[in-house]
Amino acid sequence: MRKPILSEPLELSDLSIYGSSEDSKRIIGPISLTVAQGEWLNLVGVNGSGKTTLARLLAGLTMEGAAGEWSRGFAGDMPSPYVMQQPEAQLFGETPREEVHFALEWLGVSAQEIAPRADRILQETGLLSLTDCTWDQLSGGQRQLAAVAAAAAGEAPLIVFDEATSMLDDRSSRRVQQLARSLHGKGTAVVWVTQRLHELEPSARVIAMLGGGIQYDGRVREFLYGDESRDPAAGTAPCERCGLRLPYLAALGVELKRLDRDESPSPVTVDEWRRVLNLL
Ligand SMILES: Nc1ncnc2c1ncn2[C@@H]1O[C@H](COP(=O)(O)OP(=O)(O)OP(=O)(O)O)[C@@H](O)[C@H]1O
Repeated sequence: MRKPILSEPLELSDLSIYGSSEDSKRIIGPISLTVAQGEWLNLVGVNGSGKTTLARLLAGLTMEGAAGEWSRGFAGDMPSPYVMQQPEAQLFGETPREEVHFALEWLGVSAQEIAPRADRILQETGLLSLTDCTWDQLSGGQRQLAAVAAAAAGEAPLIVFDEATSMLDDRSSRRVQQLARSLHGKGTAVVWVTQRLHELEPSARVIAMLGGGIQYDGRVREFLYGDESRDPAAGTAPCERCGLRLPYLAALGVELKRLDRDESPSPVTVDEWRRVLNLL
């Protein structure tokens, strides 16, 4: 692999991943895509569509069975932090403090820097008062926040969240998403894997996987509502073609269009929804 050049995108070119079984079945691919420095990428798809395989590839964790070309660009040669569905699967320490300390030690941060850096990240994640609690004293959401804190501690240029909220209640889910947004606001590229379309970052790009390939790569509005310059009766929206159900709000947007209650582009952002709801 080439030496990373900081502003270069992460690039996959005709990349496929083959399984290790005797028939060497192709799991995903061939896939070509680029992720820019600081980008937020929503990655969606039904069960078994290949999201996790692609997400692990983007994180630099899966290269076994890979054929094709890739360059990690701004993300560098080190694997990127990867937050999984179940925090228990990725926690090494006994407490949030230990977890973040381990992450920083592993990255080679000097001993005198570790404690202040760990305290800062634990403060940001809201875990400072729980920092010495053992996992059995914490909720699933708090354990997931500890996993996010450890992932964020190294200030990596890219973090992958693989269905990181799917086991959490709404409050914890929102907290994890807020933390991801805050990291993104500081320049970290985020790959946000989800099957919950209400979690899509509305102004970001979305890639939808189906059968191991990219079925859609574009903006959220077109993904949910289809190409609005065409006759709405022309066909289903890309998200439905990928086997995913429209989230409640988008279904409401479709209904408002059908009733001619809204002339402007179908709403996806908070401000657009405010405008539409004020019109009703
Ligand atoms: N190492 C492997 N060898 C063979 N098949 C695999 C391997 N890893 C994954 N698969 C298969 O490849 C397909 C894609 O799996 P992947 O986990 O990437 O999908 P996913 O969209 O993340 O699904 P889920 O949402 O259920 O986690 C699945 O059918 C899976 O069973």
